[in-house]
Amino acid sequence: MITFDEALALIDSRVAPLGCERVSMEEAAGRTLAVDAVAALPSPRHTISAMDGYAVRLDEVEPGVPLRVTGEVRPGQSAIALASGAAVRIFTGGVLPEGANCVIMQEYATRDGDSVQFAPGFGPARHVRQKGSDFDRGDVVLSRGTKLDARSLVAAAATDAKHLAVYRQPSVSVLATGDELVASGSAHESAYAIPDAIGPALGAMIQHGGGKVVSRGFARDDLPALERLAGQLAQDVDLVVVTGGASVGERDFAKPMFAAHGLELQFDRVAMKPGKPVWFGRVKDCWVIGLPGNPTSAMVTARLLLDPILGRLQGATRGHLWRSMPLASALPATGDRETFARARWDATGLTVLGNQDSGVQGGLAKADWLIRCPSGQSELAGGTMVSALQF
Ligand SMILES: Nc1nc2c(c(=O)[nH]1)N[C@H]1C(S)=C(S)[C@@H](COP(=O)(O)OP(=O)(O)OC[C@H]3O[C@@H](n4cnc5c(N)ncnc54)[C@H](O)[C@@H]3O)O[C@H]1N2
Ligand code: MOO
Repeated sequence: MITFDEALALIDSRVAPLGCERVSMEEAAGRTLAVDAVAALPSPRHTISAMDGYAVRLDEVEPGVPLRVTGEVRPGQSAIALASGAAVRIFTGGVLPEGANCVIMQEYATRDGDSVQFAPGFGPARHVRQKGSDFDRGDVVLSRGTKLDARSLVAAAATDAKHLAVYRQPSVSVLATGDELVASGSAHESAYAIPDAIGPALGAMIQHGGGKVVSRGFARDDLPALERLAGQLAQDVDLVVVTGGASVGERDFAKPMFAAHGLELQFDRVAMKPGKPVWFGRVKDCWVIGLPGNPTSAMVTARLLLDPILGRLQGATRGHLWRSMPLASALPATGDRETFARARWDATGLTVLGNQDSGVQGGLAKADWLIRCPSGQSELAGGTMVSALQF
């Protein structure tokens, strides 16, 4: 059995990015840049005003002494010049007139026809944004491997790019296995059925991770039927996520169903709690990850191992962002497996959830952080700093 770090290292070394494609700015959200985004324009494009007010030469301004207003400049209008002893009416984003070195906010101005005078106290800020002070033409504004979230899209669009080169989006199929599973909404119709609680959640997680869920369903523990399905899925998509049937029972068919198609296992079982039965393999050009059926185990292994697989397929260069955070409550001692405790964050720190069973479904909604606990760690008191990952 390998460690969690070894499993991550295997994913890093074996999963290569898919090809790339060009997409419009509208299609780019959630995708990962395959080529650096280089600015075609500086930002700001010109030296501009940061306020609505009057552009002046600072050494010509005396509080209470009027200046002549000789022009007006709004954003998008061409530059004008500032004559000596004059002021120019200017709006936020307007190009600073040549000769001006300061904008006085209109709250300090008293306008009377063509003249303006200023009340004391308008300085010392000059309210001017210099051309290129944010980035210059030719600067790399976003580097390859950046995931295009809303903030990065501001930077991407500000480069004046029409299209962006991004990695291809992985196509993913999600298959929940188990005779007991039915779609949520119909379990009450039979005495021993339970709702598939993992499939919809994985669909959401995969979408959030940049994948395209092309099929999602569940199947009974019938090996010949599962083998046929496995062959089809492995042909159709870049990644299959199969849940349940990962353990050692003779009706645990998640691996056997792919074995018939030449499954090459990359790892099988990881020394982690929850999630020990997780496995990862490849069938020809398709990656397959098998998550344990216990809902908490499935979601923890998805966050810790499926997310990095999706990231690697899309050329992500950044791994998990572990943060050092304080405990608000005691953290129980860890056994012989590295443990990822489910916890809730509030202003006082991380509170470890009372029910750490891997079958928990209801409590998952409260667990917004995972605390990384090395194997053999003794109990930690509240206030201790721990390493945690947003869940
Ligand atoms: N003898 C051993 N038994 C088990 C071991 C072991 O090492 N030796 N490992 C345990 C661990 S750890 C886990 S985790 C589970 C994983 O089992 P499977 O992946 O085979 O999962 P199933 O048996 O199919 O299901 C486990 C549990 O979860 C429920 N389930 C499954 N899928 C869903 C779903 N989509 N939505 C909601 N609930 C689901 C299922 O009904 C079972 O209750 O094995 C231990 N056993
Ligand atoms: O290790 Mo299993 O994933 O606890 O329930």
